[in-house]
Amino acid sequence: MEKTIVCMIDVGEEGSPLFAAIQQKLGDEGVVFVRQPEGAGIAIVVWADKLAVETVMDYLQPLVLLDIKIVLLTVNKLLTDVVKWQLKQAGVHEVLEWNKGEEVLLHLTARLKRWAQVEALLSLDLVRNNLIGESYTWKRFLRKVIETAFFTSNSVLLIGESGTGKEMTARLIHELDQRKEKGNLVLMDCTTIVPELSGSEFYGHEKGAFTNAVYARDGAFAMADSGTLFLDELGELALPLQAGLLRVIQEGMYKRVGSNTWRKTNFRLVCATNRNVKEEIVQGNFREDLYFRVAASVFIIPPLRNRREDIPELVRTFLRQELNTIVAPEMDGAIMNFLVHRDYPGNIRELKQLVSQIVMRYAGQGFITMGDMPEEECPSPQQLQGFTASSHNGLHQSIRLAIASGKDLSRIKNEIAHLAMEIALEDCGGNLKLAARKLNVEVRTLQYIRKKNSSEVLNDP
Ligand SMILES: Nc1ncnc2c1ncn2[C@@H]1O[C@H](COP(=O)(O)OP(=O)(O)OP(=O)(O)O)[C@@H](O)[C@H]1O
Repeated sequence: MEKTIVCMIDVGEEGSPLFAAIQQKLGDEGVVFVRQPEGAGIAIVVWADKLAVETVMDYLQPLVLLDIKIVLLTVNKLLTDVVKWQLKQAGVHEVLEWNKGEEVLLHLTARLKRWAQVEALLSLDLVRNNLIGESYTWKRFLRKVIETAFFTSNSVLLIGESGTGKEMTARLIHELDQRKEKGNLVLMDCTTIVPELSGSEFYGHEKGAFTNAVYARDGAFAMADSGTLFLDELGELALPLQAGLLRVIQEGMYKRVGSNTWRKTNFRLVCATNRNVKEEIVQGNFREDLYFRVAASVFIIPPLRNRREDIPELVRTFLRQELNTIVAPEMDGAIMNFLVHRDYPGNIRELKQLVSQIVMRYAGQGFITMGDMPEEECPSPQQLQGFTASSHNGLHQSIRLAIASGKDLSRIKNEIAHLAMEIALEDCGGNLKLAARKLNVEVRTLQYIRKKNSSEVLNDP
């Protein structure tokens, strides 16, 4: 079972009896403690009785910036409803009153376990190798999707622009679905459904039900039974079909075209759209009652422009896929910089196509250079200016966050060095010699880092 790792922080006096009591209880439940919140991703913040809420909020801000999950534990008598909502708005995930009895401990340990499970799922090869991205925005989206897919059988509505990965996300939801004897994933694109054939497509038909119905045939509702039905471009579904779909979802029963026999079906519905469905409801193009059925969980899939920091890894992944190699060839920095800053109206699909065009020109050896770029892919003078201005923004931002969270210069230097080593190792497919050569360091330095990283979480008291 996943180990629950947390960082406990006391915002009151050091070593308060409350802090010690909570730590003792959680320790008994098998929770492991580390010193730095980034190492755990979860901080349990113990709020001493006398501290003002503003002081606590100031204290929490760096943790929020670092995307740390925060549980605030308190016996504070000032904890009014208003304060609880303020804390939630400020980014606190959980506010618990320790003096409310045993229930609180049970609730807290269950919550911690759930988070640990979601983190473990997030690091599965199934997720990491298919839905590439390590950015805050992307992982935040994935965590929500994973939690719904794994722990519920809710219907899901994925809203996002073209090429952002809606179909891939639907596939992941199906893979993570925990139903026993799970059925198939059935994909239907609502833009390609011909009205005259739609009945058969969804419900199936009996032999002789209409001209050309030479054989009886199952439709999507039957094929998705005990599995998942993915309806792509849901916004395009005609109103009569919306009514039919609603009935099947509500009753779990349908009839094949040309049959009087009711058949049962039970599937998880995942829908995707790039339209504003709520607006479509107002316009009378989409049924509100259907919306509430298909949208038990709604997730907005981020466009690529909101997670540009994922572009280098996406590029390397597509290069490896296209070239069928373990390690992607190095790329001229100017090209990668251009790829990171270019516009992608077609999102990841467009990036993938561009990489494919680069690979077509690549002669198969050495760096990817300017010669491999398609001629029409040339940045305008304005774009060039933008590149220079923003090329260090990501690093600036990270360092700002590190300073905000109280790290000193030597710690920041260390972390940047560690990160560079981790990235080099990752880029070289874990090959120590290659990574060491790239960074001009000894192999044993990388070996040390690797060992330290794997034992840090367990040993840090
Ligand atoms: N996170 C990701 N990691 C790797 N590849 C991805 C990711 N997201 C999408 N892709 C790739 O981008 C392409 C488009 O993905 P997908 O078909 O899932 O997008 P979509 O949002 O369903 O598109 P559309 O709106 O056009 O139906 C696919 O080739 C897919 O492999």
